[in-house]
Amino acid sequence: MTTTSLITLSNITKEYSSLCALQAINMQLAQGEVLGLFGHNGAGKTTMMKLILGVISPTHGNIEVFGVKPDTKAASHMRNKIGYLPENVSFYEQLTGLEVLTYFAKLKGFSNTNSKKHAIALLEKVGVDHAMKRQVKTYSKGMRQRLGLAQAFIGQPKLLLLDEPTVGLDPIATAEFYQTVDQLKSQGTSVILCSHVLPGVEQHIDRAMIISSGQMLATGSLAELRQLAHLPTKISLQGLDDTLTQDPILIPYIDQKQNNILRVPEQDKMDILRHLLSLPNLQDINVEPANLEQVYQYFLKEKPVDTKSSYSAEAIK
Ligand SMILES: Nc1ncnc2c1ncn2[C@@H]1O[C@H](COP(=O)(O)OP(=O)(O)OP(=O)(O)O)[C@@H](O)[C@H]1O
Repeated sequence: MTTTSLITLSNITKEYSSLCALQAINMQLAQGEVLGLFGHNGAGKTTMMKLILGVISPTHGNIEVFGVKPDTKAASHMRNKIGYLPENVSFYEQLTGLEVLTYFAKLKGFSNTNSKKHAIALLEKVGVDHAMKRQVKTYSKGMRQRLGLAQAFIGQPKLLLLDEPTVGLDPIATAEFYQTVDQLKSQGTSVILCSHVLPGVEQHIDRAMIISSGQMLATGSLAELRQLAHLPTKISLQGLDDTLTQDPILIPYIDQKQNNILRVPEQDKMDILRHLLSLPNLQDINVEPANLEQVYQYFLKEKPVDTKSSYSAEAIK
C-alpha cells in the first residue's frame, strides 16, 4: 500500500490476566479506507477498538494512530479527530437529546453557539430532530442508537470506530447509516466497523478482517478473500436444459442437486461465461459471487492453529 497509514498495529497482543484477547495482530488502515472487522462473540473486536482508542494498552507490540501511540499523552491532540460508537451506548438519561449532543460537541472543542447548531444538524441527519427536546430516558432503543451515531459523527472525524452501528436500527435508518459512511469515506474519513449483521455491509467496506479467539484468520478485499477461499461463483441459467447436461465443457461445474445451476471457480469464470453466451438457446443468466457471509463461514471453519497460517490478501498479490 503506497498511501500513509492512519493506523498501524504491529504484532499486537492483549492479555487480560490469563486470557489472551488478541494475539500477534498486524493491521494497517489507510486514509479513506473502510475496514469491516468480523468475528464471533468474544473474538477480540472491541478489544482492538479500545487499543486503537488508547483506552487500554497492548501487552506486547506497537500501535500508532495518526503517527502517535494512542495510550500516551502525545495522543491527546488526535482524540478530537476520532469518532467512537461503543457497543452499548448510554447517555445521561435526564438530559434531552439536544443537550446530550451539545455537551459532547463542547467536549470536542465546539463553542457554545456552534455546538448547538452542530448538534441540531446531526440530530436531523440521524432522524432524531423531532425528539431533540425530549429526555433521553423516553427514547426507544433505535433512537438511542441514532443518538449514539450522531455523537460519533461530531466534528466530522478523520477516523470513525463503530462497534455494532446498526444494532436496533430499522432498515431505512440502516440504509441511511451506510450512506453516511460512504459520504464520510468520500471525504477522506477512515472507518472501522464491527458487525454481526453481514448482509448489506459488503458494498460499503474496502476490506474485511476476520478474527477468531483473538487470532486473525483472514484479511483482504471481498474479491481477494473469495479467491483465497476458492469459493465458486453460482451461475443460474434458463433455456439450456439438455444442452447443459450434454456439454463436456459445462458438465464438471453442474450443481449436484439442480442441473440449471453451475458452480464455477473464479479462475474459470470468464471462460465459462464466454462459452455460455455463445450458446444460441440461452434465455437468461444470473451470476452470484460468494457473499460475505459465505466467505466468513469458510474462514471460521478453516480456522488455522496459529497466526502464522492466517490468510492475507498479500499472499495473492
Ligand atoms: N476487561 C476485561 N477483563 C477480562 N477479560 C476481558 C475484558 N474485556 C474483554 N475481555 C475478554 O476478552 C475477550 C475479547 O472480548 P471483546 O469484547 O474484545 O470481544 P468482541 O469480539 O468484541 O465480542 P462481542 O462480539 O461479543 O462484542 C473475551 O473473552 C472477553 O471476555
